[in-house]
Amino acid sequence: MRKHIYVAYTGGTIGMKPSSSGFVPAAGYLSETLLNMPEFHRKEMPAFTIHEYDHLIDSSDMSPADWQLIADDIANNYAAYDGFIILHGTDTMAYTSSALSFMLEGLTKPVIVTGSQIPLAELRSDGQTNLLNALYIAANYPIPEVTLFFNNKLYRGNRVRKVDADGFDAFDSPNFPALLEAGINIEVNHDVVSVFDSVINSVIDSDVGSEENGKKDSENVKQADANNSSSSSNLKISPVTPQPIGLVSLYPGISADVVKNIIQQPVNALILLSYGVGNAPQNKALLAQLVQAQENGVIVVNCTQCFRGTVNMTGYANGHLLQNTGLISGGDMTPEATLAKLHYLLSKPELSTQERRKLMTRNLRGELTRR
Ligand SMILES: NC(=O)C[C@H](N)C(=O)O
Repeated sequence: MRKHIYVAYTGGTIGMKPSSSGFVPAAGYLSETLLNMPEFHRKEMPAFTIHEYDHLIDSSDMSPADWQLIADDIANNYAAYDGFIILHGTDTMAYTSSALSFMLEGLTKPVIVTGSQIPLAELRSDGQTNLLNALYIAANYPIPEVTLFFNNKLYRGNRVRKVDADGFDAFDSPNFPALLEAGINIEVNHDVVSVFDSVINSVIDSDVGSEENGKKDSENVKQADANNSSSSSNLKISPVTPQPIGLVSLYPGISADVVKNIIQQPVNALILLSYGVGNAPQNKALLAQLVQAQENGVIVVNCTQCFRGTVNMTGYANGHLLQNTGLISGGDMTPEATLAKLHYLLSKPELSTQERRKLMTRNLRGELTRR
């Protein structure tokens, strides 16, 4: 039977129109453009239904309320469609794909986020290839997790970063291989396509505080795989609410006062973008601020400001000093995934700070493979 894919258009360049102040999203424009593109209606293509959101936005206007809107929209239409495509602006696409990966638990159908750098209706648009391939892949190579398709590659949604402001190869997944490449042949990377659904529930219910975390995580993944082989829907949505999270990138000469100001109430978490494998200056006042923040209940996560690689605070004396403040290693998580994961965990009122800290170091959705 012909598959039927649900396409949610949230805004972003792909459906934008030129205006006197630059490109803007325009209601009805994307659907109208697609109607006049015969390749989307060929018999090899799946059927699709487009739902344009009432308020189309440039993705720089995205907020956690919009992540929630998208997650709820998927949940409300989950039973009726074979897969989901979220058309989204590229600027904050990596944040949304990360957030959705945590919010949607127990996926058995693909959710692909995509968009373009040039509007679909313009000459030389990359929107046509991105959307056409995303539809085709959702129907024929359904990988049941939140992914991002761009420039012929399908990535895990919580491993991506926008890496080019104006090139077509706008996304990369620095610490995890692409799940699929669409060349002359469509090649699925079976070695890395695995499913992490349902893991979080088991982790939260039974695993916080356990010393046998590694073993239990792998049991949970096996359980998730078993769940996944059945077509029954186990989809659960975890709501997220906006969270005051500080994000600071270290730079030579940064003063303790800068950090102090960033961690003032009501900030409940801080992502520290440190140097290299997780190093910071031996600045006593700065380190004391980090200790103080954590005593005040702020969750501090150390991510590297390098594009690629893993935080390892045992490599250098300077990293050790940072580790001694009690902060958490972000391992190989991207800052986008770290921010989304913090939103997800901080939005669960049943968790204590200690449990949230612990879960930050666990691989919940394939977002963290080296720590
Ligand atoms: N290429 C794009 O989609 C950029 C646009 N500003 C957006 O993120 O909505």
